Amino acid sequence: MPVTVSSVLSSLSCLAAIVPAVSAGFAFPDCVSGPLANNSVCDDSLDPLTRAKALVSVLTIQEKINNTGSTSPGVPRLGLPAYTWWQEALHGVASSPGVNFSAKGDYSYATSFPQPVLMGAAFDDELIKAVATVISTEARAFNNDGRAGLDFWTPNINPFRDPRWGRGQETPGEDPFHLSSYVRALIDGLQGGYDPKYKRVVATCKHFVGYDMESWNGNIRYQFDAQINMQDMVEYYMPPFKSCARDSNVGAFMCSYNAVNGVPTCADPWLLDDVLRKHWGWTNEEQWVTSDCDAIQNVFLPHEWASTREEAAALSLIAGTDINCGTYYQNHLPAAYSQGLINESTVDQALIRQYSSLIRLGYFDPAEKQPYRQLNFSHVNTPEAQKLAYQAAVEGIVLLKNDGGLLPLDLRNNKSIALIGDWANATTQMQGNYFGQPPYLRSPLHAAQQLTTVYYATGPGGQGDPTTDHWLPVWDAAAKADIIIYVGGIDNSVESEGMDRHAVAWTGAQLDVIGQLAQYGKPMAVVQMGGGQIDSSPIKHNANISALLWAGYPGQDGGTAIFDILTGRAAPAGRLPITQYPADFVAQVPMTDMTLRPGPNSPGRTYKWYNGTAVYPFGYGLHYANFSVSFGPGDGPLVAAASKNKTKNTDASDNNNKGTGVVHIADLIAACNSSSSSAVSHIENCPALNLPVTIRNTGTNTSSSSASDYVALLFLTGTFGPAPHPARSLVAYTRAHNIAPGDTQTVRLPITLGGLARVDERGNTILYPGAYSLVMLDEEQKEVLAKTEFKLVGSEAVLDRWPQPTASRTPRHKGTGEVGEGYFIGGFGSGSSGMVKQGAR
Ligand SMILES: O=[N+]([O-])c1ccc(O[C@@H]2O[C@@H](CO)[C@H](O)[C@H]2O)cc1
Repeated sequence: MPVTVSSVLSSLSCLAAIVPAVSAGFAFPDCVSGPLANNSVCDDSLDPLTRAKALVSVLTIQEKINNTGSTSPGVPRLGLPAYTWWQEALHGVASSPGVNFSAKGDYSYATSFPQPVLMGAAFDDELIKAVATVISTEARAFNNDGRAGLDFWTPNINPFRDPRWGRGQETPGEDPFHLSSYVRALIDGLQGGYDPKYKRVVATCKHFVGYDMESWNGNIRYQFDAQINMQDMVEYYMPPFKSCARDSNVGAFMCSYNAVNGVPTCADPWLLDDVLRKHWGWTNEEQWVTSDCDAIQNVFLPHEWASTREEAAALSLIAGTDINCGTYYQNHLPAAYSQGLINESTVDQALIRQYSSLIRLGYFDPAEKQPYRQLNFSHVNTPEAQKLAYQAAVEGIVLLKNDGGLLPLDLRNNKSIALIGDWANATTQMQGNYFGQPPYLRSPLHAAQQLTTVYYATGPGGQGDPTTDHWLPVWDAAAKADIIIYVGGIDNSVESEGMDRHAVAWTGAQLDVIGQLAQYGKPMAVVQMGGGQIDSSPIKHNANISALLWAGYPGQDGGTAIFDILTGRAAPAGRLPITQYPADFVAQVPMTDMTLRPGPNSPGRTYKWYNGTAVYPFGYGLHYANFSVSFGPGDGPLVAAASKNKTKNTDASDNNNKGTGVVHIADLIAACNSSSSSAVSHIENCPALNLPVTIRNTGTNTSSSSASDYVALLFLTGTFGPAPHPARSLVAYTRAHNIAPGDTQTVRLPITLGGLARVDERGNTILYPGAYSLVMLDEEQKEVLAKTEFKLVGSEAVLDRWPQPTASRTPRHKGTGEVGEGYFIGGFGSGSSGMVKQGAR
């Protein structure tokens, strides 16, 4: 039956009634005896696309538009159940509109892992895959009990560009190679492989792209127009998303609140179609894009990209935003349709993508045919999951200072501890944000009390409490104890969603307390908490404070992990995944400046480009043991290509930099082409060199003789491509486990062709002739421990030609003067879409 304008308009009036509030439960369609039983969507011998098309073909336009929001009512007349698309699982199944924890008993908790920034510090992709596998297992158990959907809006994979960012804690760190590798492992665990018959869950890479500022100096995320040049875009902002789309086959993307170079990302066909779908080959119709929550509304206001609400909805849908988090599509697409701004096939495409993804999750299939329908609460927070949450915290914690070998602490003879600070008895704080209900939260105080006598006192109180009344117990505790441990720093009261920082220093009150504690002259350690770094120079340079740890947001067993490291039950081996800048960094560059390279108004950003002296650099992390490192002879296309030359070949075993190989770029590319397996989806991913690295635990001067992990970070330096050159770039990493004193372990580091390339000003990825060095630095990132060099000669080669944005980026509609709509004012709440209503004019 043809759809008439009046039928569409009449649907408008009933939308409010059709779209329910937050869905309180998930049901599966009845494919046995329900109205859809004879529709091909229920035929599991067909492919997902054919099945989804069959379902969509029997929906009316009203029914289609009703189901374009994050809370979709389904189609009651067809027995198609309601479905909530918005589930969160940043570091465990998390409280969010589609997730329903019970008050007690079964499903009242899920495993709560550390925040990603601490898991990033582990530099252990196998750990990340294991964590993600637990999360997807628990998510499935929740789904089987009707307590969650099957898609999760995680990971947050925007690089942590500026230390002030309130949500940097949600990311694995600042380095694009690290994030790209981490996210591959994560998606593998969440989805259950690259292209499984049944996905475990659908993951969602967010926020595409250029989103890394909440609210700073009057700039807010809903309105911000990030100015990003093509070089930084491709080199820095895009790689994690490329890894999601091209290399990991992620099921979903989320476009962001901000605009990029004038265009709101959710309405940008260049980003969502030219780059994401066409350039990265994310063409599978089982994959969809959702908007960030109410981001379509923001396309109208405050971005003023569209002249009407209908136009904002239409432009976004046409650009490729298939789901709208919120109700904006459901409210405004009917009028957009009746005004001829969209046609039905565009709505069909969005729905086909949604339903084929649910089909790939087994939503329409019989339970007995599926691997995940049998999971239940006995698979949630298992002893193995608990161990993994603990291990993830231990692996991430970074030892920043250990003068005189104070750590590991010697608690023999019943030495007592004064445990002081706002984090000393932290519980919920240890989870950061986007958390669920944990099974338990073991605080530092709890952990310390298992070990010895503890005198506990809270710290100066909050982040800026002017009173000092509650400082008295601090001195009392310090006077009584043998050892002083201060646990503080920052938390989500100063860094969070919607809140960036203005300072990256410790609060004055905390520094005053720490300084006075140091004057007791007792053995003293500080534990710095929080996701963003704070300038710890006053602690680093205080001779009376022997030790400093960074412990991020360590999750459900954080206190145990911290004290096991402090006392040597576990060995520290995490590395900083972000630069710890000096406090004056924030005066040197506005947060809104998106450039990476240094310039007249910026000292540069990240370890690659920052031209000042970091307090602690990216990659920094001490151990209790000492290690030596050496490279073995590498193999792979680079070595094969080098052997074509008469000159001395690449000799990766030479740590002292005597061996120099010369490689013709054309030979290298030919060798890559002939060696690449079908698993390599793009020449950038060709493993150009496999470098064996032998790591030896040479023992320890401390009382601890236990084994230790060691993170191998391989950096590329050299002069190739146009100046300026980055200080160094991470091109490979791995974590070796449990190396006993005197033992060695050899790991193999793959360096891809793309890892050797640089990006030009137009965003093209190019292999340049020049001098290349691969180096591993010591744990302070100062001295070179091992190095191998080679030269590339011949003509430069383009590995990836970047699609240039088109003229369509010129503003469509600016200057209505209408501003003020669309400001996020609360947390998850009870609005019609499951969100708190945003500030209305
Ligand atoms: O209205 N709310 O309740 C609300 C809550 C969270 C929120 O943040 C956005 O929602 C998350 C969806 O995954 C994105 O990561 C984040 O940018 C936006 C709005």
